[in-house]
Amino acid sequence: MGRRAKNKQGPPEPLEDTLAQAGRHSANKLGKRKAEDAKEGLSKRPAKKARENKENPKSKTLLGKGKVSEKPGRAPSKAKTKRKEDVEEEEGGNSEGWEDVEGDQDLKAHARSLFHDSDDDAEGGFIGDLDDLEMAGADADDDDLLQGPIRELDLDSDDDELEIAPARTKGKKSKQHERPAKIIPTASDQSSSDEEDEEDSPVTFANMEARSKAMDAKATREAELDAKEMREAEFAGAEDGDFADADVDEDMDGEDGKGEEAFRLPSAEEREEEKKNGGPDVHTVQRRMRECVRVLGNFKKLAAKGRSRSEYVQQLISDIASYYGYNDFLAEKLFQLFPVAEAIEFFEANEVPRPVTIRTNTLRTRRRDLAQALINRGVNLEPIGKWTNVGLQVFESSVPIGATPEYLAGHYMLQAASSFLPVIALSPQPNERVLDMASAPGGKTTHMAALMQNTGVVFANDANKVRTKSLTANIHRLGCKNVVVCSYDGREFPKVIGGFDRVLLDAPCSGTGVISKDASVKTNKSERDFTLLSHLQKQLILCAIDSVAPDSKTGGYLVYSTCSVMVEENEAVVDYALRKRPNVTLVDTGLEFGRTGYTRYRGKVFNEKLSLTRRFYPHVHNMDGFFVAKFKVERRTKTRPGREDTGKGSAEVEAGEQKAFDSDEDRAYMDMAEIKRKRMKAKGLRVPAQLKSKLEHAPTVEAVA
Ligand SMILES: C[S@@+](CC[C@H](N)C(=O)[O-])C[C@H]1O[C@@H](n2cnc3c(N)ncnc32)[C@H](O)[C@@H]1O
Repeated sequence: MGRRAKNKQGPPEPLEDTLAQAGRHSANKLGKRKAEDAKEGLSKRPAKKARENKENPKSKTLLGKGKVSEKPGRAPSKAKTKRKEDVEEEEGGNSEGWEDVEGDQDLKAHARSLFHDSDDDAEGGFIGDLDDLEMAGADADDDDLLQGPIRELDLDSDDDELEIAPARTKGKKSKQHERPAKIIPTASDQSSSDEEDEEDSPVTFANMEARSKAMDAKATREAELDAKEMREAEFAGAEDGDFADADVDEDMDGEDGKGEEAFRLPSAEEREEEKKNGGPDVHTVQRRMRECVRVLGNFKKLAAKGRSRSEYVQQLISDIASYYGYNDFLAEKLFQLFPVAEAIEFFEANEVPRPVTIRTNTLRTRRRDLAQALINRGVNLEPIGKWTNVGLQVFESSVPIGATPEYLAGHYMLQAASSFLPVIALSPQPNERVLDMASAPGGKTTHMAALMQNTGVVFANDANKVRTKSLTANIHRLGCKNVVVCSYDGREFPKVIGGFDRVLLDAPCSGTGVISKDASVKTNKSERDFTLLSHLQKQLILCAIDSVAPDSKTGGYLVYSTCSVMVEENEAVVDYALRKRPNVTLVDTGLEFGRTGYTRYRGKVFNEKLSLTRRFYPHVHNMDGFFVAKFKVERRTKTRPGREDTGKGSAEVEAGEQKAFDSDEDRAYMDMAEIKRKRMKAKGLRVPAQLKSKLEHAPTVEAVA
């Protein structure tokens, strides 16, 4: 089903409606795909899988009709733990990606287990610290946030750059030897009848580009095929509803269902009892999830008499939380973002590592030269896709990709594909003055420096001084000569310095887009974290806007990005900025793919221009969850006296007049004294007694990226 959901984001609906919508999808088909995943050990291009599934209708899966056996549970978490240990962190960056090279068995076990039954009890969920948070007046509601400034945030965050020395691979089979999915199939301009034959031939430098295009084209065709199948299936379902009935019969009567009792949703009491007894076994959870998805897909017809939709939803969320190891709060929050069956795809995608990608540093080399050099060292790679001319996706390597001579010489950056996107959107030009407001460890800074061909100046700022060390190291390694590193709280801009042609705010965030890299997010985020982060992001975005020179001859742009999929950290922040700064407008990001941002979400209505923002998802684009918005900043103008900010997006303003900002509301976000107090504390300076009481109640939030 995930493929069907691709490119098809409707406005999110209330949960009930969402579930009704899911009814149009076939749960068992989703399951079949999973079975194939499991069989193959690693994700392949999704569109291809759809075909394989068709050819192998007997696949056995959790969400499909399927007897499940083999190793169950959460092998994924095991695999991840092992990988984390295996890789070495370099220059303060995060370990990621090349951990795949080892632990082949773990990953295969994980893939097998995703939708297969087992009697092996699951490994426990991830353990993470719940931050001790306190913020006077903090509430999920936007307006309540304005009651007071955020007190204190732990500014440490993980990186989306993959600054690692990959696992030693010699003599070991890479987990990636089963070629992972290409990133975002976007091209549709190439078609070759013999491409199937060519697919098995080795990738060489000579055929690399052509192969990549052919794969993109093929994936697009397959996605179209899937979409067609989906439409047909929906049509068939709408016609007589037999689709779902057939599943029921097969489930209960077919060979897969032999010996299984008919499914019955437990009552609230039974669930309580189950919890008391240590929770259900994995087999039960798997089966229940499969059944709940199926019933919610055609509720009217399949629901047991007297049972409500919300009972099924609650059961499903609770099972998702236990099966994938999330806390209930986050499981529900993420679940709400998607139609039911697609939500499962999202959770599944978080269990699989994203492709390893590198960015060519054009200050030192050209992509073709780099590719050739790495191919000569036994690295199997391809260009990422049409949308970037500097990215390479690494499929397999017999050498550690974070320690090759080319790496050490700064010819490339190990960098997640998603983190190319904000820089592409910002598009800094030679000779400009650019601010990277939250820049460590510098993946995007160094990318910008390269696009500017080492001219002009990039101010690379990060509030976390420790992290600026890895930033500086990367700047040196990659030969960037136009970068100034500084360490201020972003909220001190533009007082520190302003008037930039372009500003990038790659904001500290919850990291809900990078759960496959950092599983601790599954359990260490609470409602309050999102409130606090959203609050900080709102403060930062106003400062970022005010740091842009509206009169810039070449620019006047701000890009806001996060590696979070949460609406509070994305659309809500952008909408807030539009309301508070009527001199800014959203413009097209220039990115060729990505789903459009929400203009409505669970009762909230955002500025309709939010449709210009872009969302990226692991299960759709095979890259980290990411959000990108681009603003054009104009000169400030003033509303006529008496004209009110409507609160519905940018207020109407009259050219030539100075806009009076809503200073009361801004004050809460822009309390510089408070920011200074926090800085003093962070630097270990003595805070005057009268300020202490405030700080003692300061909350902390762990922000990752
Ligand atoms: C998403 S990461 C940045 C990744 C970086 N842009 C890159 O591409 O390598 C977010 C960064 O924001 C920093 N940060 C957190 N709070 C900040 C603040 N108030 N002002 C400036 N930087 C902050 C964190 O230290 C972290 O390095």
